Amino acid sequence: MKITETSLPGLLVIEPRVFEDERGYFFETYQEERYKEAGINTNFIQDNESKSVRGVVRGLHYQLAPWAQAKLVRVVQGRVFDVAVDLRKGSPTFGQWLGVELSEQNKKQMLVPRGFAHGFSVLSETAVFSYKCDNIYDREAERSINPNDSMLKINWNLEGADPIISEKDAAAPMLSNAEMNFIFEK
Ligand SMILES: Cc1cn([C@H]2C[C@H](O)[C@@H](COP(=O)(O)OP(=O)(O)O[C@H]3O[C@H](C)C(=O)[C@H](O)[C@H]3O)O2)c(=O)[nH]c1=O
Repeated sequence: MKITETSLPGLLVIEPRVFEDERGYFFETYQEERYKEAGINTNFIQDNESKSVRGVVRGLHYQLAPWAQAKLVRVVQGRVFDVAVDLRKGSPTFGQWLGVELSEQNKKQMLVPRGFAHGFSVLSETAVFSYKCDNIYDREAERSINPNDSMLKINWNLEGADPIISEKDAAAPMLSNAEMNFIFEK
């Protein structure tokens, strides 16, 4: 397993060890002891899965404390451009975002710490997205940032596809206008 730190402290890219043979492939998508040995001491308690069609942009979402979630995200089928935004108060990279292509082919995972907003765009005909969370979903604590935020200027790499965004996300505030009380302690 290879772990790569990114320019946003705590945001990691993980490349699991994949076993391939004439039948196909096998890999452990998560293994508590190995991930803890690598410094990922997150206690995941919920697994999620979503399927989306080309052009879909889900997010940017986060949950207010004490319901903030760390996520271990990956793609089971297809290709996505996965984006995390640092919202941690006092972080040297506060307000910065980073995107990584996660796919069925590269089998890369991203560890998104608490205090980040998260979202992704779908680059393939369909994409099945699977992720672990270390806190439950709390509808009242959930907040969104507009995926077209004028300050973040995220390029979702839609490769010409028309964006498909939920009503909730299309109506989400821009980061500059969002409730500043979502600022997380680092
Ligand atoms: C996230 C979540 C949602 N729901 C229900 C709430 C809605 O009735 C329905 C669809 O929810 P939503 O449109 O918020 O789904 P996404 O747009 O995929 O949300 C996710 O998008 C980005 C990529 C994220 O990182 C978050 O994990 C998550 O917010 O599932 C649940 O019952 N449990 C959950 O944990």
